[in-house]
Amino acid sequence: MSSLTRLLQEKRKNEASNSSPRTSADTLTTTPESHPLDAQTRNKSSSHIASDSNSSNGERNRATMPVPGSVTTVTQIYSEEDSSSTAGSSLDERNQFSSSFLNSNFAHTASLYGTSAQRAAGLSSYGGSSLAPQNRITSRLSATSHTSGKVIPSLSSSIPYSVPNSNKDNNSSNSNSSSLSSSWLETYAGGLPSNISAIDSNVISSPKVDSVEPRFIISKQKLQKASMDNNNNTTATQARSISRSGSFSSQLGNLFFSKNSKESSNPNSAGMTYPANSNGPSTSIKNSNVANGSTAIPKPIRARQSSIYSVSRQPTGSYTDNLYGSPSSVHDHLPPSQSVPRSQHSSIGDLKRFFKKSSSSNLSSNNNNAIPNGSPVSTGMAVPSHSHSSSHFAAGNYPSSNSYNGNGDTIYSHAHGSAVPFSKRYVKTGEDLGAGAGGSVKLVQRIVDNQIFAVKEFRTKFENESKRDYVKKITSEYCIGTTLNHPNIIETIEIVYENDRILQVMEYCEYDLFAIVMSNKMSYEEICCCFKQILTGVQYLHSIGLAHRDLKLDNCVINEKGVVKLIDFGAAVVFSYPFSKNLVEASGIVGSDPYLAPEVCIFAKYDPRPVDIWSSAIIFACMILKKFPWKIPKLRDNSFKLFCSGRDCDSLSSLVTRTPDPPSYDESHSPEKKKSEGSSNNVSDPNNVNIGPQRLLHSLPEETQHIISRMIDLAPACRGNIDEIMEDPWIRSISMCRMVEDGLAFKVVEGDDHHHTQVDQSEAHIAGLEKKKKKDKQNNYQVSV
Ligand SMILES: Nc1ncnc2c1ncn2[C@@H]1O[C@H](COP(=O)(O)OP(=O)(O)OP(=O)(O)O)[C@@H](O)[C@H]1O
Repeated sequence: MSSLTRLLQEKRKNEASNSSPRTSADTLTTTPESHPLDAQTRNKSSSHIASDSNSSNGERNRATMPVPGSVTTVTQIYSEEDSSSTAGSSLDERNQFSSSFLNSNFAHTASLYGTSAQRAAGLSSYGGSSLAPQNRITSRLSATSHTSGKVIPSLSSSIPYSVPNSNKDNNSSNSNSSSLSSSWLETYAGGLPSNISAIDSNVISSPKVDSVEPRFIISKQKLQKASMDNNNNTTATQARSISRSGSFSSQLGNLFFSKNSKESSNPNSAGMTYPANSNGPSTSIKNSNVANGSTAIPKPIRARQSSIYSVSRQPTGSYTDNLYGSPSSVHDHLPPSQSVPRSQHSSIGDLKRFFKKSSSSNLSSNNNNAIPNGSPVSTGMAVPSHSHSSSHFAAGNYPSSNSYNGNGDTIYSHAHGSAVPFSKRYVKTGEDLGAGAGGSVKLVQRIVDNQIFAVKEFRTKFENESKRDYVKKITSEYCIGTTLNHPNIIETIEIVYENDRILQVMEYCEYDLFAIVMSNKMSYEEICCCFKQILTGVQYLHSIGLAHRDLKLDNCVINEKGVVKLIDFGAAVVFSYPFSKNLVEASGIVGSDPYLAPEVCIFAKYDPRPVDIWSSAIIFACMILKKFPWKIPKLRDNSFKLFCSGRDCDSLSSLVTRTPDPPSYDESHSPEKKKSEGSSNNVSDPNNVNIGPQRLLHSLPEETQHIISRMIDLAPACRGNIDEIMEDPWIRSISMCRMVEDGLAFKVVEGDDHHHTQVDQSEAHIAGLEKKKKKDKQNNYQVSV
């Protein structure tokens, strides 16, 4: 029996015998006399809790790992730590995170991040009034916590999900979930909201392998040879074996590592010193720009962690120095002590299926015309064939793609002249744009036409990280990056492997949305425009079966024409494969704390789409409020606890596993009622704006409240899906800047009620903000001394 099931059974037992006292730790509400919200919002979760026989016995990615063998599900409900939070903070009390809260958070971080802890130790007063870009503890979580063989539930074993193109009549019968879903359907037939249908099955991610046996290692030359000899019968067997054993990851892995090992004795291939832009321990500073008493958004402590992202922004080594002739020094590897947890997300197996393996002709050297639309041709993969996405992918915006070319450096490209080495085609220019756990991003200029691009250099492999894991992480990110094609998604121009570095050349956007928000100059209409553009990008992603999972201000960039683009697909996952109605649940606590959806912290597996929806709503709230509503969606966070309070549920898990109410005739949403409900000053009144969803909603413009409340529904099954959100009257009414086709090119049609804020380039990117902050800090120090 899963913890969740046990929890809910206990809850029912408690409800049956009123005499049994409730433990304080089990209680969400801050006042014992809390009134139920209303009769309609009853908790039906218990009626839909499945036996967890369908839940995987897999590992659990979990933030709170220090206790070996601990049950990692819904622990926050019972945790001492959670219950120790004091009630009473409000959104305006953002600076008042208790020291125990900060300590507990630090402990959490320290236990997770290894070396990140040192950085975390430097964080002070996370909670609110400071702009602290370097507070980005950038470890991406997907650390796998072993759970002593205890069954860990997936959210779908408790609630039903919808999947893209799913239809309620079409349920497979291949899993326990199906039977759960059917009974659920029978119960609520006809009364289902549009975003709910039965889940067909859980697809468990591919098994993990710690290392690659030498016999599976295929050199790059071998791969090329196999490609060229593809039509030759004598090498057919070899080619087949390559495509069989050579998943995308292993092919690329072999490419990287055969080259790596070959060049290890070559002094020219040594990595170079990375510019010292690391984010040292920091204290928060006050952002003087923030008006009206509102405070700046502190940079979040990063929650995600995976092999590629498992440490914070550690300088690794710079391709730029290497490529542009700076003196060399090698420090490709992190300290041996650096632990590299394994990740379960973005498995290459998943990606392979997603990109739908194409015919072996993709391995042919003459494949420029074979694969349309910028698919990673050298990988033997084709673009996904989701019906929704066909228009995007069929658009054929990419002129051509190069496979491994003569010099073997360009892995993927639709840039002209990519046969010439990267270092001869681009020159570094300007300041660094940013550095994260996944790598560092620099500005380069293409020599041939002086066009500016952003280049992400992926981090090098950690010493104790398996090649397979490393390659898996890298490939998943750029696989996705090279496949996406939408105005609100950053465009990948090419992927290059050179001097032991993997470089992703992207279109450059002049500003980080974070920086624009922090300028405090955005108009409301401009915020709405950015929000709608983000949603448009999310809609595209979801339509093709991908979820981003790390949506946040920092992962949105904006160009000078006001077009917002989503970046950083290092945490993205496939949730649906072409022509499949199965939902592939995601796993792991992946994302950044303040933007995390609550279910991510509770369940081993979850539908990643509502997670994106939640994060998008938090982005909107941040843009409006210039601060985070809470630090982390756990009950130990007082602000979040208050947000969860005042509902007719006594545990967070019950709230998160709620399913939508069937439509009710007498359900009243009349504005009058809402108004009278909202005006309560009674702390035990669930309509009090200091607790419950109103706590956040009341500080947002009225017209936004309905859809934002749908987006931050604690229960993912009740959360609005992206299509519903786009249909919201307020969202529809937003005048959004957008790209439209203009002959062969695109032009931007600006929204008619706003202009997009521009800031000085020195503060346009997070790296610039960090630099400025450091400088300010030094100045302050000098003044005080
Ligand atoms: N195409 C781009 N145009 C402009 N700036 C960019 C671009 N891509 C990335 N950046 C800048 O570089 C920063 C880091 O990029 P990215 O998030 O992809 O790296 P990361 O290593 O995955 O970081 P993190 O660990 O924060 O996820 C961004 O926050 C942004 O400031």
